[in-house]
Amino acid sequence: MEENYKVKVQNVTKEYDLFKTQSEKLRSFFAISKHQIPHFWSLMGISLTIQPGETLGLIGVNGSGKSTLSNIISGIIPQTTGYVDVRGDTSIVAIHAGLRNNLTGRENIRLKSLMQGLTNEEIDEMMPDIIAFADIGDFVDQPVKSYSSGMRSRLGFAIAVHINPDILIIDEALSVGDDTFYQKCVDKITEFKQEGKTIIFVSHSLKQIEMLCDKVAWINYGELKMVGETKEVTTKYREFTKWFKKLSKKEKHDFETERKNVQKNFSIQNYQKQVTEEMQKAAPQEKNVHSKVHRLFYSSVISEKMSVGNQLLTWAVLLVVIFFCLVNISGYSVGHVLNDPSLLMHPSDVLHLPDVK
Ligand SMILES: Nc1ncnc2c1ncn2[C@@H]1O[C@H](COP(=O)(O)OP(=O)(O)OP(=O)(O)O)[C@@H](O)[C@H]1O
Repeated sequence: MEENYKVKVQNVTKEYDLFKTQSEKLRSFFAISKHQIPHFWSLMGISLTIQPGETLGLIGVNGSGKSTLSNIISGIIPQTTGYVDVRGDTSIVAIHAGLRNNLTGRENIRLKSLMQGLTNEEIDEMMPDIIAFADIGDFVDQPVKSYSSGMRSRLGFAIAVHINPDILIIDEALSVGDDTFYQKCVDKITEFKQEGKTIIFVSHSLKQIEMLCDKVAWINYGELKMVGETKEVTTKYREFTKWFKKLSKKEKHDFETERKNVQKNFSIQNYQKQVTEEMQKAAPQEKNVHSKVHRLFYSSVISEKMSVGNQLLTWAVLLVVIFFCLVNISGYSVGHVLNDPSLLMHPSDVLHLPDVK
């Protein structure tokens, strides 16, 4: 029987390369070995499912990976490994994502709606409602780069709720608006909940989380610390933040450094081995566990890095292009140069064409 879920993430990881300069980034693109580049694992194996009609809260301290996870679910960024299945359209409202800075508010509304599959007629019909909900006045015809963070959030939220997605993802977008707009958003979220929509709600405000969420996932420095009933998880999280606040400045710093080091030194090979062992232990009769885990880790992943084969192909194409450029500059024909490559070192003043008999 098919599992009934709206979102499923399994063993999801996300690795970032920590380049110091743009040239380092460019060099790494062609490099065969990437051992010298420092890495950071923003997510170290997250697994959770979200049921249809459920509102899941994501909590965790700054930099724990909440936005990374919500961006992966909404398809903005790919995971490094793991399985992600999202059944339905997503729409994300985040302070720093989703809006094009150089376009006006009105143009952003059209672009986002078109990307969501709406027709121009549908957008024309919806436009006044979105503008009224966002309540940003004449700014709607100004480029978004001139907006305050509150205005961006209002516009982002207005677009996201009006395009009527199956899954609404709200990443800290309520924290920057004023009280009136906040209430309007809460009403809209409540309406969405009543309609049975699925919502992912990222927030530092436990009050908001407790008011809106059925279930909460606590992400702690790239790991899923706990997932379950809202009250149970927020109580544990409060205990943690209370404990953390009591630490001295040095203890806080040491704690954070230790956690970040774990994220820097995370080994995907060891993690894969661990998952394989756990699966074997849970189902000893299961065959081909290694290849099952390998498929689980890599089959739905779009690689952001060039494979060795592609790198070799790129180099080959580059060398051929350079060769033809040099032949062109030398003034000899390809045939002449192939017969005597030293001609490339002695460019001719006149053009030498191949002998035509
Ligand atoms: N493009 C990137 N390159 C390198 N590291 C990144 C990148 N994006 C995020 N990170 C790192 O990944 C970690 C998780 O970031 P993320 O924004 O997901 O955390 P968060 O829980 O949403 O934080 P906050 O509560 O502050 O919004 C952080 O340590 C962050 O520095």
